[in-house]
This record gives sequence, structure tokens and C-alpha cells, in this order.
Amino acid sequence: MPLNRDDAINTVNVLSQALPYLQRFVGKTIVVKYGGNAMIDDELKNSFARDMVMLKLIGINPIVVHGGGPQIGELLNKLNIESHFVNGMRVTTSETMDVVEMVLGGLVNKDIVNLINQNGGNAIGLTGKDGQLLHARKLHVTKATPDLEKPEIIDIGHVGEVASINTKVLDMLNDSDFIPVIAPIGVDSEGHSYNINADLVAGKVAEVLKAEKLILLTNIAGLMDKQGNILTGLTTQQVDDLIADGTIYGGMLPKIQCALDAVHAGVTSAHIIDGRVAHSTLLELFTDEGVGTLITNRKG
Ligand SMILES: Nc1ncnc2c1ncn2[C@@H]1O[C@H](COP(=O)(O)OP(=O)(O)O)[C@@H](O)[C@H]1O
Ligand SMILES: CC(=O)N[C@@H](CCC(=O)OP(=O)(O)O)C(=O)O
Repeated sequence: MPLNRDDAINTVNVLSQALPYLQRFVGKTIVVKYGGNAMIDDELKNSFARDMVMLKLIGINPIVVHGGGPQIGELLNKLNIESHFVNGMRVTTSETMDVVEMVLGGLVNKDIVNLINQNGGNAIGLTGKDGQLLHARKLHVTKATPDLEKPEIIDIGHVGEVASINTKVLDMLNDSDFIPVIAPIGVDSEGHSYNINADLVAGKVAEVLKAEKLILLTNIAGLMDKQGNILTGLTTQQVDDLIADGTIYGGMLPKIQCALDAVHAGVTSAHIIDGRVAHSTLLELFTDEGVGTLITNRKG
């Protein structure tokens, strides 16, 4: 629909106000993790896809890493397979791994790729197997026990962590019109598949590419204290304390850990923001205040 004159003036003003941010971010890489809990409805998914297309068009390089935990849970449910989590990680048997690969590499990945393409972008979907993008090793999870000296080591099956990333593939796509859309499935040198938490993949991708920002889109307004206030600008020590007293638990654990690791490894800033709000990525990038929880490499 054509804009009337007042709307057009508003749009031009908004575009003009974006200039300093554009100058700051053009040519930079922004890793956006799109959590399964933020893929609420078609309209929201479409607005996310539009944001990625717009970023690429104006010369910023978005790299999408997606989750799909609830979508995996849904199919497991239909197949009468129970879901169990330890420290926010899905216990993954061989049977579960097949479902994870089908849902993440198939349904969710192609849905996002398709939406970006429908909005005029050029998306390429990848799992860690494509171009040997994500080399994985088995993740050993430890759980605190009353004897602090001896944490319990728990085997959670085919769950991996990122051992290395083949940046050649991502560099090639960053230098082109293509937007990479990555499903968090890794592979080891014997060709075994690993289910990797999507936050961990996004963090490592941001680290190896020395991204300007790591943006984690989730289903909550940010990291919160027990009273529901959004916490921002935290030191490492404060985060450790919040984990120890149980304020940070479940799915927020890998999220906060990967955000801290990323900024310690040279990513300028990490942001945990509400993916249920339309265009939240653009709001974060193009406003001074930003939205949600900001994590930078402040010592402490
Ligand atoms: N301190 C905290 N602040 C906010 N959310 C928290 C906190 N601790 C745990 N959570 C939980 O973490 C969830 C986000 O993690 P997760 O469900 O894995 O999201 P995603 O699918 O986006 O990765 C929140 O919805 C909330 O239930
Ligand atoms: C090991 C592990 O837990 N892997 C996750 C991978 C998907 C994911 O991370 O999805 P969200 O970002 O939507 O939570 C899982 O199986 O659910």
C-alpha cells in the first residue's frame, strides 16, 4: 500500500535516525539465534525472516542459528517417546537423535530458509554436516552432588559440544548474497551425529567469526531476578552467584554460559532478547537503549 505524505515523512525520519547505527554495523557479522520457543506463529516467523533479509540488504551479515526444542518435543510426543533434560540439555538416545535430525535439519531449517526466500532473500540451510561445518565431540555433563569435590558425571547420550567450526563455508556465504541458516547438529570424524544445544552453536559461531553481536531470541524479556526484574550489564561473578542460588536454571543456563564465553572470546556484545516481540532484532540493533539483557566483557 502506498504511504500517505505524513507516513512517508515519518518513514524518512526513521530511516535517517538509523544512519549512525548503519555506519556502525555495515560490513559486520551478527549471529542471531532463533529459539524454538520464539517461533510462535506465522506472522512472527515472517517478521523475523524480513528482518534478516533487510539486514543483508543493507550490508550487515546475519548468520542464523536456530533451535527447535518444542518442535522436537512435539514429534517425540506423537511417537510416544518421553523427553528428559539435564542442565537444559535433552537426553538423546539413538532413537531421539533420528527425530532431532529430522525436525531440526528438515522441518525447522527449511521453514526458516523458505520464509527468508519468500521475503526476497537468499537463504542457504545447513546442518553441521554440510561442508563439515560443525565438528562435534561428546558433551560430558556434570551435576553437583552434596560432596562438592566429586560432581556426578552423567551420560546424556548423543549430545555434543562444538569441537571446531569450518569457517570457510561461512566466510564464503558472508562474501555473497546468501544468508546461512544453521541447524545445531554436529558430526565427529567417524560421521556420528550429535545433538547440540543451539545456544552453544550460536555462541561458538559468533566466537570464531569474531562477530559484532550475538543476539539470542527467546521466549522471555531477558534474564530476570526472582522478582521478575530484567537484569543487564552483569559481571561474571554476579552470573555465577545467580546460578548458585537457583535464579538461573534450565534453558537459561546454556544461554547465559554461551553469552559469557562469546564476549570473553572477543564478541563485542551478547544480548538475550524477547523473540516474541515482532522485529526485536531491529529494535536491539537500531536503538540506543536496546532491549533485554546485555552482556559485555566487563571484568568482575
Ligand atoms: N533467571 C532467568 N530469567 C529468565 N528466564 C529463565 C531464568 N532461569 C531460567 N529461565 C527459563 O529459561 C527459559 C528460556 O530458555 P529456553 O526455554 O531453553 O529458550 P529457547 O528455546 O529460546 O532456547 C525461560 O523461558 C525461563 O523459563
Ligand atoms: C542438546 C539439546 O538440548 N539440544 C536441543 C537442540 C534444539 C535447541 O537448542 O532448541 P531451542 O533453542 O529451541 O531450545 C534439543 O534437543 O532441544
